[in-house]
Formats: sequence, structure tokens, C-alpha cells
Amino acid sequence: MARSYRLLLGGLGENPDRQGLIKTPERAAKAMLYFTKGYDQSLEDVLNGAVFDEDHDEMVVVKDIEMFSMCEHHLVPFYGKVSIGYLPCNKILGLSKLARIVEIFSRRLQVQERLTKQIAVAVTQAVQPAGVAVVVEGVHMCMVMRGVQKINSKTVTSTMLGVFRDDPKTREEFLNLVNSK
Ligand SMILES: Nc1nc2c(ncn2[C@@H]2O[C@H](COP(=O)(O)OP(=O)(O)OP(=O)(O)O)[C@@H](O)[C@H]2O)c(=O)[nH]1
Ligand SMILES: [Zn+2]
Repeated sequence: MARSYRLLLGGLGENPDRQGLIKTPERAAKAMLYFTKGYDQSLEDVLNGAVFDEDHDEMVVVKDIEMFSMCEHHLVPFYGKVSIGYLPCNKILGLSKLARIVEIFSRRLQVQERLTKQIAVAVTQAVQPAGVAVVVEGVHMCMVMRGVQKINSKTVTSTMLGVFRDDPKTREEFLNLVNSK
């Protein structure tokens, strides 16, 4: 990867051997590997056994989880926040694990729609709840810094599984909780 970044600097007409750029290919490769570290993570590792038996069947919502991802079309960032709700079926998940699940799938080359669905499916796999809801609000730098340059645009995507898909009241309760201050 560092060799590729060196070529890229040449392609920009830069001198990769000038002082400020000598270590840039290694730095950039390291940064890109960090932005995509989710490829090396599995759901099982991240859960670390933090699934607990609990007689709780009311909605759990963790909202406004920060998310940084990389647009797979332009290799520039998109970022925003993720809200996750689930309706437990006698099993709950360590709360931090919801944020860690966001990390597994956001730290990859992504489109926001797939990211949203992958998070919902992972929560389902982790605790087999009665339903899962995920809403992602993202700002895409490919639409801000280039292209159509719409600096205030936000993209909202959602995935509703189980009761959140089938029951409008459950979905509404989730959306009210997510949209409340
Ligand atoms: N659905 C979806 N599209 C995305 C996402 N991120 C970027 N895109 C879009 O991917 C598309 C790629 O379109 P192309 O026409 O091949 O590329 P482009 O010429 O750079 O397009 P413009 O961005 O319109 O200038 C663009 O419409 C982007 O807005 C995403 O997360 N989801
Ligand atoms: Zn893009």
C-alpha cells in the first residue's frame, strides 16, 4: 500500500522524496488500514461473551453513536450517527457492544444502505431479539467537497427487522425515542 501511495504522489506531480512527503506513503497506508480496520474484526470477537440472560422485553435504544466510514465509490469519508433499537427476547447485549458492532461495519469501504443493514443483521445474530431497528444519518464528503457540492445534505437510511417491520406502533415508539432530544 505504501508503494501505491508513493506512485499516487508522483501522479499528483509531487516529489515523493521531498522532506515533508518522505514518510507520507507509510503514514497514509497506516491511516487507510485504520479507516478499514473492520475487515479484521468478527462479531464473535467483538461481543466477547457480553450477551446476558435477562427477563426484559422492553425496547432498548442506544442513539447517536458516532460513525466514520469510507465511501466505496470515491474513497472519501462519510460520517454521521447511528441509532439502534432492539426488543429483547430474554437476552440483552452489553451496551458498548452496539457501538462496537457499528465499528466493525463502518470501518470498511461502504455504502450507507449496506452499513445500515449489516448492523441490524449483526444485532439479530448477537441476541436473537423480537426485532431490530437501525437508523443511520450520514454526511457524504463525496457530495460535499466535490461532485454536486451540497454541503448541508444528509442521507438517512433505515433497516427495520421483525416487530419493527411488522408493527407500526413499535416502529413509532422507536422513531419517537430516536427523534426526541
Ligand atoms: N446509494 C449510495 N450511493 C452513494 C453512497 N456514497 C456515494 N454514493 C453515490 O455513488 C454514485 C457514483 O456515481 P458515478 O456517476 O459513478 O460517480 P460520479 O461521476 O463521481 O458521481 P457524482 O458524485 O454525481 O459526481 C454517486 O451518485 C454518489 O453520490 C452511498 O452510501 N449510497
Ligand atoms: Zn462517494
